[in-house]
Amino acid sequence: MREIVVIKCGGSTISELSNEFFQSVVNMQQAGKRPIIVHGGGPAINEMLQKLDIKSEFVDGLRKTTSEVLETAEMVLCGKVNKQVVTSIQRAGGLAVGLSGCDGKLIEVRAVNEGMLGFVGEPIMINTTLLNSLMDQQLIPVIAPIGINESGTHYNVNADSAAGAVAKELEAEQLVFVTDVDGILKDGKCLDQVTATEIENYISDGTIYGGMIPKVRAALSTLTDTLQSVMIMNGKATTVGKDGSVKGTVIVKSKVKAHV
Ligand SMILES: Nc1ncnc2c1ncn2[C@@H]1O[C@H](COP(=O)(O)OP(=O)(O)O)[C@@H](O)[C@H]1O
Ligand SMILES: CC(=O)N[C@@H](CCC(=O)OP(=O)(O)O)C(=O)O
Repeated sequence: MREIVVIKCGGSTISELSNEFFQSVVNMQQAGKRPIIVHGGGPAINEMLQKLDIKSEFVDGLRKTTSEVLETAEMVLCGKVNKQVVTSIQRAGGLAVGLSGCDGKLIEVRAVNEGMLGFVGEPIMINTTLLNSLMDQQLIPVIAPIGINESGTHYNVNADSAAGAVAKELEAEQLVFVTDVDGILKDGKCLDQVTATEIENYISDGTIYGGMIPKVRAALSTLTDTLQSVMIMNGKATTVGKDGSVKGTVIVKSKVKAHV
């Protein structure tokens, strides 16, 4: 079984990702791995909501989603951002297929808390058969985080939690969050490695806040025997190397002892 690498590209950095970055994803595939991209698009959604004069707010990194906000988010994520990412991969010589979580019921969701957040969903099932069949054909899936429930209603899904669910259900060997900071910062310094306990403390004391919360929560819920660490890295400076040698913060269940 070839190694599956799930790469989450944050909306914070998507427009600044270099050709080199997309080239490294294509190289990774040519080297025998199976890359999948899950993308966000928070800033692009904000921009469009502003143009349309629609208000929205966030609760712990999740956007309250009315039907108007959902319609805008779906249009931006699936229509604009998804196709930008597909195009970038194809310019780098790969073949990409753009999908939302509604296509082929790729991401089945349930409402997180309809009363408080509206149409915000959390993934409960991933159509791994569909993803595997695309990857079997040397295609790189590019997933927009809009989900569907069992009765066919669409939901806005945080892209970090969508990426975490895809990585977990596919038993991926790597999950990488590409964002606009070097990793988890504490007192201005990037931490090399953090554990589950440290993360809970950093959320409580406010070191980790806002958009970093869904990322670390998704990372923690994804850690398994197959996927033993999750990486958060900056999309501006680095590329995802074939050998996985990139700088950032590594999230682990508990401290890994250094080899002597
Ligand atoms: N401890 C932390 N270290 C780094 N970034 C943090 C931390 N806590 C909160 N953040 C915020 O999280 C942001 C990244 O999340 P987000 O804006 O949702 O990006 P993305 O679009 O890549 O998912 C950073 O730009 C920063 O403002
Ligand atoms: C429910 C929820 O918050 N959905 C997100 C989906 C996009 C996203 O997650 O984008 P980033 O990766 O850029 O943050 C939103 O509406 O902004």
